Amino acid sequence: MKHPEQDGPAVRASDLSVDYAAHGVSPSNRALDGISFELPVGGSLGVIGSSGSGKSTLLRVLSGRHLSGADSRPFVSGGDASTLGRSMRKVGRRELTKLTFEVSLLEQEAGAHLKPELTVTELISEPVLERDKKFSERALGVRVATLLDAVQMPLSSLDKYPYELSGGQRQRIAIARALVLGPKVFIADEPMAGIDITVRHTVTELLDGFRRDGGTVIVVTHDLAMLREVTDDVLALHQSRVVGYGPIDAMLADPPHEFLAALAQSGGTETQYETPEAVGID
Ligand SMILES: Nc1ncnc2c1ncn2[C@@H]1O[C@H](COP(=O)(O)OP(=O)(O)OP(=O)(O)O)[C@@H](O)[C@H]1O
Repeated sequence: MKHPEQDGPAVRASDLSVDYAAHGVSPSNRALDGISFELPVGGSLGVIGSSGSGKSTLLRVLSGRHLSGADSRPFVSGGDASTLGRSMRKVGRRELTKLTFEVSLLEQEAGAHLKPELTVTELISEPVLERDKKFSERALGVRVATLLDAVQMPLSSLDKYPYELSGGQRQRIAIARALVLGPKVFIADEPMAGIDITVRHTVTELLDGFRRDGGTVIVVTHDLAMLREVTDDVLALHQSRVVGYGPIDAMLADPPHEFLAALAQSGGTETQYETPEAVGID
């Protein structure tokens, strides 16, 4: 699963600082300040932190998405980060395209942002057809059905539209879509958001299988159970800086920062339930 040019860790940040440029009346803003960590191929890193601590910005930079997309993009202002051996400071256009296939980003509330005019089949197939219009219909059908099964959605949901699904079901479709290209690195912002306690094991099992196949995972989550189940190390951010790095239980047993002490006391966030307006699929 290694990139041919890559021999080191799957993801590395070395004294990484990231800023947002001044925009209109808004002054420039440092979102990440001196972040360092290493994540080996096949490893899993959790990222936690209070609101505005820089979690989403970190995911954007590590996935290379800061180099494309809308305005108001963050930029690397100090140090560097590399994913699959490519520097996030100076990756070229062609390499960036490859990277977007190899590094999948599940954005915050991805399930809520599915295109409403596409069916479940179309939503999961779209990234494959965007990459290769001539991809075998039969092979794609098998891939979509396999992923649907992996997120415990019945085949009867293939022709449904997002509005016919519950919030948690939409989130599971977003996860299936994020994995359809067979990425090497899966980066996810609150993947469990809205997912019912009775099906959350499908997500953890999917991530376990992904890692067994050599995939590398980075996940932002407030969910302590998920951190325990799927991560090796956790990076704790506070006000743009790292305030803790290591296995979650070791950090909570002896919190190196008041943010972590508060998390240890609260026991993490509560488990969420899929919305009650679920349209009888589970
Ligand atoms: N588009 C943007 N333009 C300017 N500043 C931004 C932009 N997006 C985020 N920031 C700033 O960067 C810092 C980090 O924000 P970020 O969204 O990465 O934090 P977060 O930890 O993901 O927060 P949350 O948990 O609320 O999603 C904050 O100070 C935020 O205001």
